[in-house]
Amino acid sequence: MAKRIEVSGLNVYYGDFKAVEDVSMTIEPRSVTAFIGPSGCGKSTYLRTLNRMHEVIPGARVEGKVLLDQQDLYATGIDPVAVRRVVGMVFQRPNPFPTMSIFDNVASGLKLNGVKDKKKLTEVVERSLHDANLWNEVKDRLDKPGAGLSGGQQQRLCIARAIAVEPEVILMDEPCSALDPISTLAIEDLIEKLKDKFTVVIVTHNMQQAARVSDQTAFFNLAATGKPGRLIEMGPTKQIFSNPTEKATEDYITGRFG
Ligand SMILES: Nc1ncnc2c1ncn2[C@@H]1O[C@H](COP(=O)(O)OP(=O)(O)OP(=O)(O)O)[C@@H](O)[C@H]1O
Repeated sequence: MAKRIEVSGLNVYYGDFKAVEDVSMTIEPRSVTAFIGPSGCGKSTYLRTLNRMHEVIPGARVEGKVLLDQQDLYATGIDPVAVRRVVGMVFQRPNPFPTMSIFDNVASGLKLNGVKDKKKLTEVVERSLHDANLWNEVKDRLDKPGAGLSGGQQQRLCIARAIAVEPEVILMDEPCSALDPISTLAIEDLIEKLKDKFTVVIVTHNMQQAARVSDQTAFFNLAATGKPGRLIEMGPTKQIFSNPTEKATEDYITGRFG
């Protein structure tokens, strides 16, 4: 489990509009990588290309390469659904299946994959809820709807659902932006734990969060509105926050713009 992602020369387009230009980077397994940068610089767009999720947007397309442990995710014959099983995603707003029970929310991916054995499902649901730091809060109400949980609990439920199918990589697009500070800290603790097993990539607007949870930070920027976003620099989080190479990075992290 946990794989290395190697991206080279990636451009992303929405129709004729080039949203992201010439990104190359390596994301190490069992680490947390944060993407930071001002609004509109293409962080979410780029993140979605790491599991081909952009393909659900009409007109969105990429050029370049994304390798997952040497396997080209865009090679002919690769099924995007299979890619998303290996590279899972957690979204900004918690999106549990609202009427489905807590148990079934976590089991949904396995059931889709054809697992019917109740004992196996119970095992995986319990383990995933433990790993998502949610077990103690829900163990007595697994048959109740997912929508009955707090926002922070719902987000941890979505993380449990994502890890139940044992992905290699977990992409998180601003996973705490809809949460209160206590729930945010719970998710941050969880992210720290997830990197024991998974490669984790998180988009965040919260500088402190990037500094707290990530090992590597990638700063994106765009020259002007309507221009494509670019990767400005990437490095160990401590270095990016204390001694960035580029002036634009320093200006952004010190709050001079963005
Ligand atoms: N579905 C879409 N169709 C067309 N253009 C899009 C679409 N989604 C994003 N864009 C454009 O692509 C560019 C990058 O957007 P994106 O959402 O990736 O930036 P971001 O850095 O994640 O921004 P934010 O921090 O505000 O979420 C923007 O110019 C945006 O308007």
